[in-house]
Amino acid sequence: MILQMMQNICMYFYVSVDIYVVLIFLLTYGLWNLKRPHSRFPPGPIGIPFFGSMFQLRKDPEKVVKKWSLNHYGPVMSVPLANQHYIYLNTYEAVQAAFLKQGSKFSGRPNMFLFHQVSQNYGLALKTYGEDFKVQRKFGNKILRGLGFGQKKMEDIINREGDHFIKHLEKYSGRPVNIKADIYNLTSNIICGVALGRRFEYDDPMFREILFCTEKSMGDPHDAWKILMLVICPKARFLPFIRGANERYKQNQLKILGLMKNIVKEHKETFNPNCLSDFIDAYLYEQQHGLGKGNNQFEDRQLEVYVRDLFFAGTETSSNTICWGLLILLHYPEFKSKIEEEIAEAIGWTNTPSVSHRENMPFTCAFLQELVRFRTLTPGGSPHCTTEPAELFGYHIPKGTMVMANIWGVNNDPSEWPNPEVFDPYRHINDNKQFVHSSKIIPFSMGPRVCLGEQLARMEIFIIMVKVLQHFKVEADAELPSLQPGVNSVLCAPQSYKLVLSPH
Ligand code: HEM
Repeated sequence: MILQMMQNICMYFYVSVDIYVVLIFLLTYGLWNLKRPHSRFPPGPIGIPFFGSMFQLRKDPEKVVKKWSLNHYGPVMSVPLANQHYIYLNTYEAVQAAFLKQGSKFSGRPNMFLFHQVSQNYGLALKTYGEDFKVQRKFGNKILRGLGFGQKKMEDIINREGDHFIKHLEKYSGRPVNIKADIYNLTSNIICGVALGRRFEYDDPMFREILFCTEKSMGDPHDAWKILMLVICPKARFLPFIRGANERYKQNQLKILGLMKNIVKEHKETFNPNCLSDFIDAYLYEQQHGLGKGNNQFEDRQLEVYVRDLFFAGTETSSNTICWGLLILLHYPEFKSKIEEEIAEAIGWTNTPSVSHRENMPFTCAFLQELVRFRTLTPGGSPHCTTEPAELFGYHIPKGTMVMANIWGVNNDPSEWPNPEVFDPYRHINDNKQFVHSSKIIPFSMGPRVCLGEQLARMEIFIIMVKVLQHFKVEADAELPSLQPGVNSVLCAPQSYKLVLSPH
């Protein structure tokens, strides 16, 4: 009996010792991860072991970080998240000093398991910064920033799609409708026109499948926080309740890539070097006759992921901006009337809009600039990482550190934009009633990784907003919908709302 008791006590003691050792190890490891990586590392909150400041940032992280930056830590600060320190750049000057003036040091992309498991280092948006990236980016700039198949061609694609869209909307005439899905179809078809050289009927099963997978990968509300966990802490994929979200993300991505592969294959079969009508054609030409000749940088897999990137990056961003634009018009009918006056004078009610009309539409330009300031679509931009050690604002940032541009924080900086929470296009109009372009609003980020589709996005937002106003009186239903953003993991999208479109 006594022997038995002694044995139990020993067992208990040994088990307890094991547990204590494990606990002490975990605590030391957790505290070790919170240790700042360098004595001159930017300041920031300390956080708690294993989680850092994750709990404080679970809602509107960019707003919280901007507040910390204004109240305590200054424009360049650090935030511990899971087991790493992130740098946040909170003012225009800080983003400019890093992304623009030291572009080659601050334009890396972290190797994030979630994305890399499908696309490896192909495509553009997630590609490691280096010579290969620069070659691909240069080609993309040539095509999408106007020099490839020309600004006119892009305008034609947007106008053609815009006409389909307007025709589609006519059927809703006079009754309250939520047109979010229709706008999504529109912007997807614009990217399809530019990248794939084709448009899809809105009910085409292939199109519906691409859209379904894109939408699910970008922001399935059920998986949103799990996806965020996977981005911040890839090892979370081994947790049983997270594994499913990773698998769903992967399957959706593989489906999109499969479709892109088929479309590239079709292009190759009918390729004519004398008639390049879309991004894939231009790429195939480069593969055979240009930069890709004699090297494998322009291989098919690279093209498939590149086109996927365009589709992914260019659909929801533009569609949500247009959704915000129409919602804001409901709230400010006086601004809508001013834009309508400019349409009447500069374009007319039946002529086709062109970006060249912007010159004579200062208020419309001011409205659109205020739109992308007031509702910043990608509040935290895309994660960057340092490719080598860097000095910034007197701080030392080691190689491989995660760096985020707080784009929301820049666009809502009270020292630049007094009362930033107020929507006021007149901020961008000078005493001579001219539009003043501001480089200090950075919805598309800046530097070597600035949004590749910026020109295209600006063109489509302008042309589509004008087209809708040319054809319809845009009015609110009985109740004015909320201007507060809805819930989404990466993008700041409006809550779903209804409006009434009736012909003029
Ligand atoms: C209102 C619409 C849009 C907004 C607000 C937006 C914003 C952004 C932002 C903030 C980034 C991250 C830049 C960085 O890493 O610092 C980005 C990257 C990118 N965007 Fe856009 N974007 C829009 C539309 C588009 C469109 C229409 C396309 C397609 C043609 C596109 C293609 C891309 C690509 C390919 C990248 C990755 C660039 C790289 O890593 O080098 N975007 N965008």
